[in-house]
Amino acid sequence: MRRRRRRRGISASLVTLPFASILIMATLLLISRLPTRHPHLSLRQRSYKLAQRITMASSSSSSSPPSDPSLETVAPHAAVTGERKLNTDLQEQLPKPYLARALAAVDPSHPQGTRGRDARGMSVLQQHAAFFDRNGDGVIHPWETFQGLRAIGCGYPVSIAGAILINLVLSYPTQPGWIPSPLFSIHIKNIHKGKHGSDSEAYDTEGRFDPSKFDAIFSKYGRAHPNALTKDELNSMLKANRNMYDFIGWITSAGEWLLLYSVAKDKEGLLQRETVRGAFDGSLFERLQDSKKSA
Ligand code: HEM
Ligand SMILES: [Ca+2]
Repeated sequence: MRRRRRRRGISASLVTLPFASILIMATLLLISRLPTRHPHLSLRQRSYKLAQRITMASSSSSSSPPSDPSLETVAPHAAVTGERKLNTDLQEQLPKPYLARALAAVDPSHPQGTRGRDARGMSVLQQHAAFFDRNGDGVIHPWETFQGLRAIGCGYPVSIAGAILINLVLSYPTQPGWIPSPLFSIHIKNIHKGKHGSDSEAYDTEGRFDPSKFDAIFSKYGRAHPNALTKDELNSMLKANRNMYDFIGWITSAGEWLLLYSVAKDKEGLLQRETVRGAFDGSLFERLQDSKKSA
């Protein structure tokens, strides 16, 4: 009796085993044959891509909440997360939006950064500052800051005050050693050491450009227009970005953004996304200088 049952068990497993292995092999074959834009990827990478696509599809519609709560960007008990929105589809508009770019200020309309721009090996933050290095020696003296501010359309009072304040604040942190510069020079090589708090965080600590932080400026504060800030929206961003007791950061950020607004707002009083992107990589300064020259 027992022997017969054992024999039946063996014959059952003899039938199911090949069937199960055929099923596993067929599944693996199916996954490996799935249409993919990445034929060079291994089976494991393709399965990951498939899983990623499924996750993306479930979270792609910004109007409906994601089915996976771990992808939620709004916490019901944190009203501020509902007021300041994030773009949940950025990865579909720009490749690798989480990757801070060293050389180019990228966004969905400029996935390669400013067209025709030669970064000359400089970080995006170095490019921003380099416009003011009028003789190209890697160091910005106060009179160069003054000339740069004049070139982008600032009047005498703003250019004099700007040159004094910018060089006063940024000179010491960017010096190559501990001895202060008697001429208040700013060293572009070390400009990342001039970063302050209470900012947009679109420059990372090393002076790269973080596309997701840049996008958040407009998704959070561009209420009236998706790709521009009104003066009120700019002010609410400055207030919202304030870190606790970071008075230097508050003042510096306000100075940077209000100066940008005053020199580059459009006819409707809006600060356009493209203007801000140009300020980050410094291409805006060149454009302003050229238009001022031709005028
Ligand atoms: C010598 C001239 C300048 C130097 C050395 C300089 C340097 C810097 C540095 C180090 C930062 C990084 C701040 C941070 O992320 O913590 C920065 C950001 C910025 N700068 Fe300048 N800057 C100069 C001129 C200007 C001018 C003329 C404008 C406006 C017209 C401007 C507008 C901005 C803006 C909007 C930011 C972004 C701040 C943020 O992310 O919230 N800068 N600049
Ligand atoms: Ca110089």
